Amino acid sequence: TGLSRPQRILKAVQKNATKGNPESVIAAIDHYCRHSEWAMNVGDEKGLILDSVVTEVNPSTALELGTYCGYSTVRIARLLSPGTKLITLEFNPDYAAIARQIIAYAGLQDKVILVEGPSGDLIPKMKQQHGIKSFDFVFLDHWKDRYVPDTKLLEECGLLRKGSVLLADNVICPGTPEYLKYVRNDPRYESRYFKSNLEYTKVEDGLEKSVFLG
Ligand SMILES: Cc1cc(C(=O)N2CCN(C)CC2)sc1-c1cc(O)c2nc[nH]c(=O)c2c1
Ligand SMILES: [Mg+2]
Repeated sequence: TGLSRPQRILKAVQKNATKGNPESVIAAIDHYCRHSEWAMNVGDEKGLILDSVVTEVNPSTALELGTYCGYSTVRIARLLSPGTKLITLEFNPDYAAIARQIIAYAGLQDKVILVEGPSGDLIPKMKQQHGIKSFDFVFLDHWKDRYVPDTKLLEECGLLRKGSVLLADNVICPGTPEYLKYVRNDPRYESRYFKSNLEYTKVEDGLEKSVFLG
């Protein structure tokens, strides 16, 4: 039945972006998803907020939950200092296969470790598999019902330290009410909401930035 949506996004990148140029890969995906077909990338508007938080944190270790086609992976990895790695977890193998190609097209494969599998199983392996002591930055963008359990798992595995920054997508649309309650009511977190719009639409959505106080 023809190409999948992620395959069509990859084709748009190969057609319209310049190899090794992350900005052109980001622009090609945004143009395609705004003018041809919507897709669940964090997008250009929320992407600017993501960029500003990543730049502010300047993480030595970063984790992304939910890769999809690798759009936010490219946004984050292009801003990392040399020698810094972004670990991104993706449950869906078809998404992971497209993401690998888009990340490579942007020339960022040496800064990204893409791991396929359920986040709940992979998070407890981070220390032993990737020599991670703790994460300076975590981008939550996978499945709304996993935001709270995976945050608790990161705490329990000792993967958060004083000052670790969690940034969560889609806290309004599709919405993560349980997660907002969790980080806003727990005194160990200092939370702030960045109001924006659902990617490529006028529907409200936003990002919640939560600093772990330890
Ligand atoms: C799949 C989907 C549909 C949405 C919506 O309201 N729609 C109405 C408006 N039309 C245009 C699009 C569709 S929002 C959304 C979505 C958006 C993300 O950023 C996501 N990020 C991570 N994981 C997700 O499952 C995820 C889902
Ligand atoms: Mg999202």
